[in-house]
Amino acid sequence: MSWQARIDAALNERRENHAFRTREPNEQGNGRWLVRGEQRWRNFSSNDYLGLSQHPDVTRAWRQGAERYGVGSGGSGHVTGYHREHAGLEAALAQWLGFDRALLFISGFAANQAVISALMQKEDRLLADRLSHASLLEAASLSPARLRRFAHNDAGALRNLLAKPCDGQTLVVTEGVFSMDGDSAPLAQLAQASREAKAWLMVDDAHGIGVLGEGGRGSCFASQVHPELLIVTFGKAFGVSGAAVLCSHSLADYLTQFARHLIYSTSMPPAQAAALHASLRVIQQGDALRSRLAHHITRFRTGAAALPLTLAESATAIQPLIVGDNLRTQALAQRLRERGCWVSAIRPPTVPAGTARLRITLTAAHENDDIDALLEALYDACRE
Ligand SMILES: Cc1ncc(COP(=O)(O)O)c(C=O)c1O
Repeated sequence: MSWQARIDAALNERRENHAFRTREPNEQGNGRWLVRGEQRWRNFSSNDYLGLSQHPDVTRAWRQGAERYGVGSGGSGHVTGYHREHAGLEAALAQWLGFDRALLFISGFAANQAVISALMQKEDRLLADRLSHASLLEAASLSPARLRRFAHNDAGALRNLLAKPCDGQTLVVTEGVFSMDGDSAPLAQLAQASREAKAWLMVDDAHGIGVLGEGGRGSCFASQVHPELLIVTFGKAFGVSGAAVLCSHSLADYLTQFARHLIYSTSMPPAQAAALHASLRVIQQGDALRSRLAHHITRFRTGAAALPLTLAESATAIQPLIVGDNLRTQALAQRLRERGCWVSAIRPPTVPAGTARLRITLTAAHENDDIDALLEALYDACRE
């Protein structure tokens, strides 16, 4: 098959499955409102859970950082791109989360790829929750190690896999809060099973950091679990972008030698690190924002209980409504837009076949009115 025929076949398959993706530019897409041209919608698709992307302390820190240091880092951290703003943020994150060290990456995707590819060897195995994020599963399948996926949030299934012999080392991988389901991993049980089998545990807490646990320290802190590797990302509750890997001194030294996404990539701008440090301070003092979010979650779940859709078992800002069929999910999302609410239709392959859903995200930037308007729009859209 020629290149063109191969590409055309893949595109046609997506179209036939009603899973063809497109992107539309916005004027504003992170906050309470999604603005596009003359139109605006109440935004229930943003991961900016605490509304920090527009917090004055954070935007000011970025602006002042850009004025002081310029807008780019100038290179990889291994050359001249490691600034005292990066070092200061790494130290603050490590202290806050109780790890020896933190290493900054330009994205969560890069951090997950880097860690897995630097650590895993041919004789090793990776045991990952079946619903782990694409960045984890892709890194795992690209690595020379054997990948086995265990049933979602099932510590018993993990134990069964751990009981099987392995010549090398085992890395257990899970998310703290699952990005498409909003449910939390049974971290204490997964950590115990891993410890007993002398496996290491890696937790990607992209959706838990900043929102869960005392002071927003995330899922692991809330479960009193200290994994060997904790990945936190900054595109969600931090309201910015980037990521950090939290680990021991020796593992940080190892990743500094072997994590290719760190070595061969331009580091984040120092101004961004300054903005992230400001965001961290807001998160540390952010109990009022977290309670506001918790209040919205309760209001939404109470109101949505009688909808003719399956409300996922989630206590977090991610509140999916499982629809099943791709076309129906898209039609519902469209009807919600016609009623002023922007909700994403998530379809396979992002989620398992037959579980297309409306992925609703609630944030501290919402008002009570927004939640009520969403509920009204959902009841209307389901009746149509
Ligand atoms: C669980 C999880 N891990 C990693 C990522 C990737 O992080 P980033 O957006 O910083 O690349 C995401 C989503 O963006 C995610 O949901």
